[in-house]
Amino acid sequence: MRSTFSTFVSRYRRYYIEILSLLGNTPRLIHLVWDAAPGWLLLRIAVTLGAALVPVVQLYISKLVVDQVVLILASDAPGFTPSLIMLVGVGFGLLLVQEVLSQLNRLVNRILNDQFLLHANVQLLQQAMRLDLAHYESSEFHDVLNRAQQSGSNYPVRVVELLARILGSGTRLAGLLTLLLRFSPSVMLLLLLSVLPTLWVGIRYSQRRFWMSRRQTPSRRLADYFYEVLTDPKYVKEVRLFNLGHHMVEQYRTIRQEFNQESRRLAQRQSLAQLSIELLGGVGFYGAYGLVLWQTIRGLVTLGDLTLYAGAFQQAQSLIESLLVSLATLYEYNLYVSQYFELLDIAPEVTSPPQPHPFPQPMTRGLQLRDVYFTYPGSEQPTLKGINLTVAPGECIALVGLNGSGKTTLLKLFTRLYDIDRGAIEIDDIPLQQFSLGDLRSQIGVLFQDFARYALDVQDNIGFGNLPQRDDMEQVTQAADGAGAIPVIEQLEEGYQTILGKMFAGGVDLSGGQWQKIGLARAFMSDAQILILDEPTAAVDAIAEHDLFQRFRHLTQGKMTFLVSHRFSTVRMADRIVVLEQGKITEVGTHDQLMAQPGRYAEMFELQAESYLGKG
Ligand SMILES: Nc1ncnc2c1ncn2[C@@H]1O[C@H](COP(=O)(O)OP(=O)(O)OP(=O)(O)O)[C@@H](O)[C@H]1O
Repeated sequence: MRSTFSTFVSRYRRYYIEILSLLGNTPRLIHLVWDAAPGWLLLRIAVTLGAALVPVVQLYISKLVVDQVVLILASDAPGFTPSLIMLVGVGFGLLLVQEVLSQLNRLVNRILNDQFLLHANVQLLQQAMRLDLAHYESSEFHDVLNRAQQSGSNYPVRVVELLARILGSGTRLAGLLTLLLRFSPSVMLLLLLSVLPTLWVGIRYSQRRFWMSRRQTPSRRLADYFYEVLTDPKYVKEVRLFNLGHHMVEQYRTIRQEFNQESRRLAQRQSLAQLSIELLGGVGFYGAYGLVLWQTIRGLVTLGDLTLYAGAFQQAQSLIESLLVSLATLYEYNLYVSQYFELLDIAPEVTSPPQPHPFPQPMTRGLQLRDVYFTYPGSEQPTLKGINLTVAPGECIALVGLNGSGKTTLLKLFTRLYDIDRGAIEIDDIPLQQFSLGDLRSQIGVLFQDFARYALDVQDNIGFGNLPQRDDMEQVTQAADGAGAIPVIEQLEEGYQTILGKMFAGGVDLSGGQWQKIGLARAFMSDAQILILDEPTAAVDAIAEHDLFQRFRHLTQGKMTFLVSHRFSTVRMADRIVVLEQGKITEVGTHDQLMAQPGRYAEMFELQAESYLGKG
């Protein structure tokens, strides 16, 4: 018995704490609304309070009217009295005020919601921007992001609307209860008790719905993924050629059908529970009503009072009920809003120091890597193991190695897309972590293997490499020229203003090699001291590669350049070649030095040369 009791207590204590902690998001949310539109928030509160009090005053006026009519009927010469006319006039005035307030409420609500939604979404985007690359590579983070996107897009606004409704109903209820208190506190208690179960059922089912939706996140993301594959132009060709459409639609349908069934079962159970408590509420209301009727018949209250109390009971009962439903819904929405804050609360690990060191202009000693170790989050084994390397300013280094040997990973560390586990990466003897991220990254021009293809115009696609200079057409053209992209741009009807990709109206798609030239131009756009080119010529034709090769020295002059390539014709352009094998540097030297020794480089070079020449 004792243990049953303590289980009961601990269970409900848990709910109580949960409710409190989740309603705890409400002040934070109000703070967010205040940040978004303080003036509109204040106006919304004022209008809500005004609109809530008018019906209470109206009810009281109708009581006065009835009492006046009873008096007039009892008089010798029944007719309109000035006080009756005045009361009717006030009633009419209140009606007008109510109309104005209700329209104003709608207007202010819309404006406040729009402003707040924008603010909440911008907060979410800014947070998404601050987070580390590592976050984007974890599926747990994508679950959080997906839930935050779903919750963040409308739940914060819904909570604010609900709070306004609760404020309005609460104020109106307080007014009505003040009127009712004059009658009988025990009737009020009866009223309250009859509606309390509504809150209990509401909260119970809110919780169930929320946990159901949260549990469904991974499957929902999978269903969304099938949806995306079936509708995204990137996949259209393969989906048709491999005949994947039917299979994927079925997968999508199965997942969503399971969701629907779960949701239906829950809704059925809630309806049954709701029906029972509605009946209980009805009993409470008619009990209170009967009590007032009995008192009126006994002459204890006036006919006006009967009108007042009957109206006040009815209004109070439905208000309490809707207030409790609103509270339960507030709890549910708060659960969703907590998912929005869950994303906002993730702290990035790769951050700028509080007092950053200015980046050396120009670098004098260059880049040093000392015994660098790096392990990808979630991996057991380090990808880079004890890397030591010194690179002088203006030097061009080619990184070569088999697939997966760690070349791209090393480049990601220079830009602090990840932080190292052990060792140090320094520029002029200053650790990378001591520069501000913005300063460091503005000093590095990059072209990654999987470079972005923005569905925007050519000017943006190149200018994004140096945003402040985006409108400097001379610099944009120079960068395009460096990358050999001028002929590509000249054949486009709108030149630099041509939208690339097929996502927007008038967009023109480019070939893989043409896109790569645009990406390369973006890397050349920056006046950074370090240039990182990961497979810059993988997709370009032999003539374009040769052309780039001719101008490469000039283009990278004075810049510390890192070049990753599997094409040895490109690799040869470097001052020094670094060979990586399974996360370790195994050879370093010029092309001639490495060819003179029987190592991995000479082996790979000869294999490629033989295959070109058709030997072997
Ligand atoms: N985001 C990641 N999370 C976990 N492991 C990763 C991640 N990216 C790469 N790896 C692993 O790190 C190793 C090195 O990858 P990296 O991309 O640096 O190789 P690479 O030398 O550039 O290869 P390639 O020549 O194919 O481009 C690989 O084993 C790869 O599986």
